[in-house]
Order: sequence, then structure tokens, then C-alpha cells
Amino acid sequence: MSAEIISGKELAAQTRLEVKEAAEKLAARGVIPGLAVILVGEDPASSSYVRGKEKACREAGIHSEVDRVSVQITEQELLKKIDKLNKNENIHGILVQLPLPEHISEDKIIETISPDKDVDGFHPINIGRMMIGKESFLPCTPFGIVHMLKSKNIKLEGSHAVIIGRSNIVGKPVGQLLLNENATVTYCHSRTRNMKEITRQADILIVAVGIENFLDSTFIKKDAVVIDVGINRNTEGKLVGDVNFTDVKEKASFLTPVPGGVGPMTITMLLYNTVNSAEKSLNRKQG
Ligand SMILES: NC(=O)C1=CN([C@@H]2O[C@H](COP(=O)(O)OP(=O)(O)OC[C@H]3O[C@@H](n4cnc5c(N)ncnc54)[C@H](OP(=O)(O)O)[C@@H]3O)[C@@H](O)[C@H]2O)C=CC1
Ligand SMILES: Nc1nc(=O)c2c([nH]1)NC[C@@H]1CN(c3ccc(C(=O)N[C@@H](CCC(=O)O)C(=O)O)cc3)C=[N+]21
Ligand SMILES: [Mg+2]
Repeated sequence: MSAEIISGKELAAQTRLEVKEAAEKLAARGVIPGLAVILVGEDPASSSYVRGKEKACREAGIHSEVDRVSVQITEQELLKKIDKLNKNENIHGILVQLPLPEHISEDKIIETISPDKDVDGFHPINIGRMMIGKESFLPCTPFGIVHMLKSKNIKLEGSHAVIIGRSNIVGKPVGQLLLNENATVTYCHSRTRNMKEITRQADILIVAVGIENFLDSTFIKKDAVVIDVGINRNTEGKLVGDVNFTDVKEKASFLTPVPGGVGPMTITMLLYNTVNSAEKSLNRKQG
């Protein structure tokens, strides 16, 4: 039996309709949810993601504005832009596309975004709140992954989830969210010894490494759930994940594709967080 493919594209379409309805309700109360994106430089991949976000906002009834700035911008100038957006009442979400050029501190930028507008969920306050299980903006990729697993009624409680990757934006927070769902969580990374012995114990395996064909079926036990977060370009210029899809498909119980898997859900949760932020802001004003 070959794995059931979890279509992020389909789930995203469905979830975006719900987000759109929430945005319409807010519009009826006089508030259009607004997202501001800052894109530094002209990296083609980043530019393409940002175009994807603009289109998704348009379709969901969210106002979006993208500030495209030169790679030469100083840290000081960028901080000033964020400060202005923090004070702008029409903007409920602020996203600074990562990575940033070497001369700008990503930490400083992230910490300057108001935690109330941090729809990426990258601010230390939101990460801390997530860790202690309080309400916060959840990082979009991990949030999207949990949404995908739940949509298929995949049991999280008591399951062994193994994460390959420990970045602040994907690996670490996805493990934390799964722990909050009562999974047993193990992290693997570049210094992990005997990784296959660990990954073969996974009921749920999340692969967030950034290397084409990193994972084949010898890494998994039969009927494992495999989530491929990787976004890579192969030698033919095609978008591929970290997982050898055709090989793993024959052994896994569920598998996500690339493209059409985690990526569309990441954008969807960004829309969700933005509408949620607008709702919270309105409730703070109106009670
Ligand atoms: N679909 C989506 O929405 C998104 C996709 N992505 C994609 O996901 C992938 C990961 O992104 P991100 O987390 O930002 O990447 P990073 O490069 O920040 O992190 C990669 C992680 O993989 C680990 N790693 C690298 N090589 C190995 C190895 N040989 N064995 C085991 N672990 C290894 C690293 O370990 P160590 O810490 O020890 O260096 C690190 O923790 C990328 O392809 C990215 O494009 C990212 C964000 C969103
Ligand atoms: N501040 C910040 N927040 C982010 O969330 C953020 C970021 N910086 N920097 C880069 C990564 C990467 N990322 C993706 C989002 C959507 C797709 C996506 O929609 N992918 C489509 C394909 C898109 C295409 O064809 O290019 C898919 O997988 O089907 C991919 C990757 C968000 N990131
Ligand atoms: Mg990184």
C-alpha cells in the first residue's frame, strides 16, 4: 500500500475560505486586516515567496503592502521603518522576509517588531509564550504542519515525533508545538550520531534540513508519517523537498509533497495570524 498524500494545497484552499470569512466579518465591523511585508534585496526565491503572500492576501480580503528596499539599507533605517509600522493602526501584521544581509542583525529586527504584530511568531515574547503554553502567535510553518496532521486525524498524543533540523523558524518550534500536543519529541541535527537508529523509531518524522534527497525509505519504519518541509531547487531548476518522494511513498502511511505540501500551509497560517491580530486589536479597542 502506498502512502496517502496530504495535500497542503487543498487544505490551504479550504482554510483560506475560513480566513476570508473572518476577514469579511471584521470588514463589517469597519476593520480591514492589514499585513506589511518588508523585502530587503532582490533574492529571486524571497521575491517569489513575497509575491505568493501578496496574492494570498488579495484573495482573502486582507490589505497587504510590500516595501521593497535596497540591500544597502542600514540597520538603523530598517528599524525606523518597523517603528513606523508598529504605530500604524491600519497594519496588524509585520513580516520582515528572512534571511537579511550580513550587516543587519536579524535578532535586533525581530525584537523591534511589536509582539502584538509579530504574525511570523518569531519574537522572543511569542516564542516564550508558546513554550509555556500561553496564547501567542504561532510560527506559521510549524502551525501549518500541526494543522495538516490534525486534518488527517493523525494521533499526536503519545506518538514519537522525530524532527530533523533545529532552526529557530522551523525545527525548534515544530517540536515545541508537538510537545504541547503531548507527543514525545526527539530532535536530530548535523551533530547527531546514528541518526537512522533514531528516525526509524519515529511515528511522525518531520524533515527540515534543506538538502535534496536527504531522506529515503531506509530512514523510516513502515507506516511512519513523513512531513517534508524542505524547499530546494534541483539541477533542472525544479522545486523539490528533502525527501525522496517516490521511494518513501511506498513505505510511509502519510506523506506531504513538494510543491503543494507545507509551503501553501505556511502562507495560510500567516493569513490566519494576520486576521487574528486584527480581531484582537479591535477587541482591545471595543472590549
Ligand atoms: N515549506 C515552508 O514553508 C518552509 C520551508 N523551509 C525550508 O525548510 C528547509 C529548512 O529550513 P531552515 O530550518 O530555515 O534551515 P536551516 O538551514 O536554518 O536549518 C537546517 C537544519 O538542518 C540541520 N542539518 C543540516 N545538515 C544536516 C545533516 N547532514 N544531518 C542532519 N541535520 C542536518 C542543521 O543542523 P545544525 O543546526 O546542526 O546546523 C539545521 O538545524 C529549507 O529547505 C527551507 O527552504 C523553510 C521555511 C518555511
Ligand atoms: N519572515 C519570514 N517568514 C517566513 O515564513 C519565511 C521567511 N521569512 N523566509 C523564507 C521562508 C520560506 N517560506 C516559504 C513560504 C511559502 C512557500 C510556498 O508556498 N511554497 C510553494 C511553492 C512556491 C513556488 O512555486 O515558489 C509550495 O511549496 O508549494 C515556501 C517557503 C517562508 N519563509
Ligand atoms: Mg536559518
